[in-house]
Parts: sequence; C-alpha cells; structure tokens
Amino acid sequence: MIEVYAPASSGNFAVGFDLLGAALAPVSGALLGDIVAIESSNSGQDEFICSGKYAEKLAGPKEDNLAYQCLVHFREHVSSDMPACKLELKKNLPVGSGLGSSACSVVAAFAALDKFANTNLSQKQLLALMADFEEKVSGGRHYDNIAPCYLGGLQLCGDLVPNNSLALPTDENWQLVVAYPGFALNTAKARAVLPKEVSMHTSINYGQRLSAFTALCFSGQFDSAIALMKDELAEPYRQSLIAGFSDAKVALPELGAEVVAISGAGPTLLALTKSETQAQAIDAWLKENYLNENGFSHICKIDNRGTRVLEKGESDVIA
Ligand SMILES: Nc1ncnc2c1ncn2[C@@H]1O[C@H](COP(=O)(O)OP(=O)(O)OP(=O)(O)O)[C@@H](O)[C@H]1O
Ligand SMILES: N[C@@H](CCO)C(=O)O
Repeated sequence: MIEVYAPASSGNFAVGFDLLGAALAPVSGALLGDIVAIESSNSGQDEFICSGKYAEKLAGPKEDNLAYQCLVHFREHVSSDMPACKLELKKNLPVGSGLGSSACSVVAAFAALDKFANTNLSQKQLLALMADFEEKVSGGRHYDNIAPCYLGGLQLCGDLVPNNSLALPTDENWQLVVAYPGFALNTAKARAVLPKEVSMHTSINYGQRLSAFTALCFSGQFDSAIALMKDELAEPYRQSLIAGFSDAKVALPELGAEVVAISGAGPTLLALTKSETQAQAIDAWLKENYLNENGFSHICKIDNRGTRVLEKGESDVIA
C-alpha cells in the first residue's frame, strides 16, 4: 500500500492574489492535510472509500468526490491499463476552509495514482491535471494551492510562469498562525464578490508589491518583503463574509502580528510573526476570539517538503 500526504496551503499569501501560495507544516510535527492510500483491489474493479474527520461533509455519491473524479479521469485519460485499485481518501481538512482543501485531495490523489501506475508524469503534466480540477471547483484557474501543496515551499505560480511554478526563498523565522473559524466559505462564492475589473492604479500597485516582494525574497531582505504583504484585490471585498476578521485585524498587530490576512478565499485567517512567543499569544487570542466549537488554530512553518509518500506509522499524528 502507498500512502501519499498532501499538506494544507495558504493561497494568495496576502501579496499575490491567485499567484502566490505557501505549504504549511504545524510546528507540533502533526500532519495538517489529506492522505490518499492506494493499493491493488482484490475485486478486480476500482474501489473508493472516503474516511477521516471531515468525510461526513463529502457523504454524497462518490461521483461528487474530487478524489474519485481524479481516479476516473486518470484511468480514462492517463493510464487505461493501470491495475484495478482501492483508493482511500482520508479527508483531514475541512471543506471550504481557505486551506486548499480541494487542492489537497486532488494533489494527493493524482500523486498517489502516478506512483501506483508508475506513469512518472512530469511536474508540468501533473500541475496541469491538478489545475484543471481546481478550475472546475472554484471557477478560476489558479495554482496557488496546488503548486505549494504539491511542491512545498512558497511558490510563485501561474500559466505564464516557467513550469507553472517558481519557488521563492523564505525566512526560517517566519511563524505562520492559521486559524480556521469553524464555518465554511465556498471559494466560488468568495470569488463572486470580487470586482470583474480593477483600475490601472490598483493593477500597478499589485504589480509593484508582488514583483518587489519576489525580488526582496531572492535577495534575503525578508523584513522589507513582509512590509509589502498587503491585499488590496480581495480582502476589502471578502472581509465582510468572515465574521470576526475585522476585529482580528485590529487586535493581532498589538500582539506582534506583522501581517494579518485572509488565507486563500477564507475564512481561515493567516497571521505572520517572527517570534515564537508572539505566535503563541496570537494563537491563544484566535482560539479565544475567532473560533467556534468546530474551529482550530495552528502555529505553522513553511512546509518545504510538499506532497510525499508517508513512512509506516507517519500518518498516526493528525493535527
Ligand atoms: N475531496 C474533496 N475535498 C474538498 N472538496 C471537495 C472534495 N470533493 C468534492 N468537493 C467539493 O468541492 C467544493 C470545494 O469547495 P471550495 O473550493 O470552496 O473548497 P476548498 O477547496 O476546501 O476551499 P479552499 O481552497 O478555500 O480551502 C465543495 O463543494 C465540496 O463539496
Ligand atoms: N486564490 C484563490 C484561491 C485561494 O485558495 C482565491 O483567493 O480565490
């Protein structure tokens, strides 16, 4: 049996709407992401199981589940002679979270299928397959969850980027606190509130911020880079969809947060600090003030490993 883990990710990373995303690893060492287990099927037919903490949110027909759709697509379009398999999605990330939940399932499923079938698809081929599915679900073609989820790190990604993704250097001191408030926000809905067009001024600001952020990361000037982490494209339109976000935006800088942003399309909040003590204070505030009984908050680092095959026993500790 092969078990493939795909980490949660934070799309946009404040300064790069649709073009920048970071893979996340809780400092506790626990896994925050979906797992796909795949093995040969004894029945001679493909089998699909969805288990895990958030499986009940995907309790409908298996045909509605993205991981099953990946299996069907892979057999039809990539490897028709792949042996019959039993594919289990362990759904450990909440749906509609802003943590790249659909990307996690799609990336883990395609990576597991590629390994099981020995198809050895290239990075470009795999990212293209994954982006097709992300586009179907969210209503926009963006790589800012699938690229970091698959490759790890902080990725600048898009159709115009060579191989669709470029890894940026990051500061080892970054502490990323991610708080999922416990309710879902559908990505397509959170995209529908955005303006269809933006002004020349806004476009130029966006280009300046993202290009300077990228250049500063490459020259190791991380403090100047994070000073540019501001989202003028999505946050102003989305914050009213996320109860508690505006209060957190005021409170968290007083606790040392250098950036407070919406993670992906929300409702997860992303806060960045360089101090472990401040990260703990931010995490505690969010647990007290931002979450309902279904929410969680984790202090994370950037996950530089991305999607990977788990060793035996490694899947035991789920965040
Ligand atoms: N395995 C799966 N994981 C996540 N969503 C799935 C899966 N299979 C089907 N879906 C459906 O895809 C849609 C995903 O919605 P959406 O893009 O808002 O969620 P998301 O990917 O979890 O969001 P985000 O990227 O912000 O974390 C939902 O309607 C959900 O029911
Ligand atoms: N970049 C996309 C998806 C992020 O998960 C958005 O903000 O709508």
